[in-house]
Amino acid sequence: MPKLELLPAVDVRDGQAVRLVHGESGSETSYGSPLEAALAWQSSGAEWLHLVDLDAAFGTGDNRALIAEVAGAMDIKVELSGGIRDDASLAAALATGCRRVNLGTAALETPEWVAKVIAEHGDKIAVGLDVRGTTLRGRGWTRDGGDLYETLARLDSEGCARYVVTDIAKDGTLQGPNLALLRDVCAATDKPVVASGGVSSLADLRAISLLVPEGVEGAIVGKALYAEAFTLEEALKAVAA
Ligand SMILES: O=C(O)c1ccccc1NCC(=O)[C@H](O)[C@H](O)COP(=O)(O)O
Repeated sequence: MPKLELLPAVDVRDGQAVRLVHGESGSETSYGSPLEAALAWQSSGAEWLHLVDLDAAFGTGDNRALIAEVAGAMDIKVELSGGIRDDASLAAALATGCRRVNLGTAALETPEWVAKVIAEHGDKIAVGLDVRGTTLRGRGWTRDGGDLYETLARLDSEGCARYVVTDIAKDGTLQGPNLALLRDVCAATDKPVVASGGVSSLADLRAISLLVPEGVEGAIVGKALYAEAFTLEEALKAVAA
């Protein structure tokens, strides 16, 4: 059985690595330099970095130069998220050398454009399915954007390669992942799913690992690492077993 991939998160707001609660603007706790955080995860053995430009996601500016600097400094694979909604922002994201980008709002608001870039870029494009209940949220998770399963069926039919699934109610809360949601999404698609939001313990990671046969490929871990609930080395060991 393939092992669960772990993606430590670096979310950037106003030049700082931060954690939010429920993805809400204004709920930030700051953790200093994004580059230092990313290099720390890399030297701890990460194979992936989940890098988010929160200002671009919220429409409060962007951290494009810093994001490019961080992505450029990585020897590991980078998944880039936040505010990638048109040709210019997609080109800037891909120019960082990231392995893939994560589209959110665009999949809800400009589906034709998303279908076009999926056709052009294949598995360099993932779509973030960020939900409250089964309602998708866009614009930095601030606006409703349709039904999860209708959108998933549409994206599947367009050849979307992968989904990053976040239960917003869990994100940044250390309350554990929404395993039922992950199972339901895996049952609705043959494409790999990356779990995001709420991981609080090594037991949570082991529970997500049990969903690998159902289609979960990876797990994004943010707050738990910054809060030192466990180390990345411990997490990598836990999912390798
Ligand atoms: O990814 C986005 O585009 C985004 C937009 C608006 C608010 C938050 C956003 N992402 C947050 C993350 O991807 C978190 O890093 C991730 O869900 C980790 O959550 P946790 O382990 O609960 O800290």
